Formats: sequence, C-alpha cells, structure tokens
Amino acid sequence: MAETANPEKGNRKVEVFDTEEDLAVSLAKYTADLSDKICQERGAFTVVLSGGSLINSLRKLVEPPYVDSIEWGKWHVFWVDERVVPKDHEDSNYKLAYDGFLSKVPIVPGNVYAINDALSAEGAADDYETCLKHLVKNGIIALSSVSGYPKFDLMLLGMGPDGHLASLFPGHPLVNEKEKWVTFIKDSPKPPPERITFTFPVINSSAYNAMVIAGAAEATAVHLALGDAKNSDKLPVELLSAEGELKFFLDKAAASKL
Ligand SMILES: O=C(O)[C@H](O)[C@@H](O)[C@H](O)[C@H](O)COP(=O)(O)O
Repeated sequence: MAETANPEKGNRKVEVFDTEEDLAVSLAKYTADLSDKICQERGAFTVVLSGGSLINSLRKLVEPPYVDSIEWGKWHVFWVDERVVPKDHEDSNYKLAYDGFLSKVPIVPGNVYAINDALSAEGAADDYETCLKHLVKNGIIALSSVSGYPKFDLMLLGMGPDGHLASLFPGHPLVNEKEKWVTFIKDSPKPPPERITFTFPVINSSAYNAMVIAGAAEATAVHLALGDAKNSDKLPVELLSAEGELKFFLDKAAASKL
C-alpha cells in the first residue's frame, strides 16, 4: 500500500510505494484520471514523456481497464528531452516510447511530436520550439497566464542518480536558461552527448508534473530534493515545481534516505 511521506510542501505531494509494481499501478490510475478530467475540460490532453525507466513504469496504461477507457484520440505526446539520433536508433527516446507504449495504444500518429532527426542538435531544438509555438497558437497547448510559457497538461518525468531531469544536468549552464522553450546540449554527461531539452520555465509551467523514481541509486538525490538538507548548489531536481501539482512517485528504495 502507498503511504504518504512527510516532505509535502505547497503543491508538492510525495507518495512512497512498497514496490515498483505498486508504483506503476498508481501511476497508471493517476494518468488515466487526469486524462479523463482534462479531456473533458479542454478536449485535448498534452502529455510530455521522458526517456529512461519512466516508459517501463507506464506499462499498466496499455492494459485493461485503461487501454480501453482512455480517450487516446485526444492525446498529444511530446518529449521533455530527446537524444539527437535517428528515430530508429537504440538511443532514441521516441523509439523507447514507441516500442514500449505508443505502438500499443490508438494515439493519432499526427499527434505524436517526435524531433526532426535530419537536423543538427541546434536545428532540432529550434524546429521543436517552432512546432510548440504553432500548437500554442492553435490552442492545442495551453499558455500559462502566470509565466507566459507553454503550459502542458502533464509531464511524466524521471531523474538520474546525479539529480538531473530532462537533459538539465547539475552544474550545467542550461539549467539557468530562461529565454528558450527548447534548447540543445552537445556535452551531456549521460550519453549520448547531443540532445535537445525543454527548459525549466517550460517544465515548471506545467499543470501537473509527475516525477517517477524507483531504485536505491537515486536515494541520495531524493533525500536532497525532499529532505531538510540545506545544500547551496541546488540539484536540477530541487528546482522542479509545477503550476498546479508536483507529485513524486517513489518506491521504498528511492525513499530509503528520507
Ligand atoms: O534521455 C534521457 O536520458 C532521459 O529522458 C532522462 O531525462 C531520464 O528521464 C533520466 O535520465 C532518468 O533516467 P532513468 O529513469 O533511466 O534513471
């Protein structure tokens, strides 16, 4: 059973699950409930995926009851970061999501916004930002009246053991990018080195952000993000917020240092 840990603050919620399996069950229900609510409110549901272990944690969404009940035709799918490799490359976050999730549900292919893999990192980031601007203009993506940045309905995020999220790494100047919606990195410490990534203002303007973390390797960064430690050099995960709700889904191992 899930239990609520202490470090809840403002609109930040934290839930700790006995196992990653329990976490996956709860994440599917959370996503499906938000899909129902937001499809009704806006007629579209903009969902942002990350790479890494997140896609495996979404596995319950492609099973009954959700596979049949979700209004997949109203989903619009984006990536919070993407490796600059061909879409059929083993390192591609698009391929990871397509193989493990998107190919198993009836999302409209035209509503899946992969990067243009024929472009350089810089070109792909500009192209993705142009695509987002177009979708804001035609009302598919909302615009935050608070920040002026695009306001996605739900971002499903993962975190690395170093506390990075998206391709925003500790100590890297991209963490402070405020102008761009989408930018690029050519020296990512996590391979492959060339990626594009949403910037913090966009990530933090999201209506709902779910940060999904399982495993002991992330426990120290989880402790820094949610514990009482007062470290001066903040990890990217410590800079994460959301306009509506930020929810941490943790398994016991990830929460072991809280
Ligand atoms: O392309 C990537 O590297 C991912 O999109 C990245 O942002 C990921 O979410 C974190 O690195 C966590 O990855 P794990 O969940 O596998 O630790």
